[in-house]
Amino acid sequence: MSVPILEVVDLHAAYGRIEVLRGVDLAVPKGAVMALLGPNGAGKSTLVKVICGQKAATSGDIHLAGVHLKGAGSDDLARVGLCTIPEGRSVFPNLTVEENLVLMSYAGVSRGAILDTAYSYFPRLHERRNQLAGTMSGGEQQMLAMSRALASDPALLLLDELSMGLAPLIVEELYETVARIAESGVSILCIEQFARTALKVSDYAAVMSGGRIVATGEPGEILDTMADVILGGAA
Ligand SMILES: Nc1ncnc2c1ncn2[C@@H]1O[C@H](COP(=O)(O)OP(=O)(O)OP(=O)(O)O)[C@@H](O)[C@H]1O
Repeated sequence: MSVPILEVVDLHAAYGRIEVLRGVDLAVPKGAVMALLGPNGAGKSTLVKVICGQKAATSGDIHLAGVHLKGAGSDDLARVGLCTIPEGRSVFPNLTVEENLVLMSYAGVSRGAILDTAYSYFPRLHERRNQLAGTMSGGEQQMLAMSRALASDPALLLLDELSMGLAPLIVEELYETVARIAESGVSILCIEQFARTALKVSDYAAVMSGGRIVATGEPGEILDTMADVILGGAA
């Protein structure tokens, strides 16, 4: 593996007295797509929340491009290039597609550059640029959420259940775009219940179970050795 963009070391976190992250060690190589897989309740979403500063860790360390992140505020995280699309997406339903996008120009990137990037990855957003975001399909809203995230020119994109509530065909299409985004140099960590779909576009996979990373490796290797753990639900 090349130099990690994200490094998580012996991370612990709890809800009340129940420890949910029990010593997570994870390295996401720079420029790679890594799938984070594992059964329900393994702690995947909690790990993302701690990385994004939405939940405090009890102990351990997180580094992004060598910068210590633990306890950093959302502005600090954006400055070092961490961007997340939370489970459930995040678009303004009463604004049009284009208004949702240009709102991101506060991040210092020009309005034109934001629109060019969004429409080149997702031509459908261009066709629907004047439509209210709340009236678009789930897949189109996910495209918009991804475009909004790309507007901040992230070093690492965290995707939590991109496929939530979407039909398999649109999920395939979104993951093809994830692969193209990665080719542009953005590192990506994606949590996904459709393990096979995520593995198709991933360079590496990590498997989480019981609050720990129990395996990491290349997709084929993980499918061969961890199928019972990662294909327990949807495939
Ligand atoms: N706000 C909360 N309060 C108490 N317990 C929680 C809370 N959020 C999550 N948990 C518990 O923490 C454990 C890990 O949950 P988490 O959502 O991180 O797992 P996950 O691997 O993302 O699962 P899923 O794939 O089902 O989303 C579970 O046992 C869950 O019930």
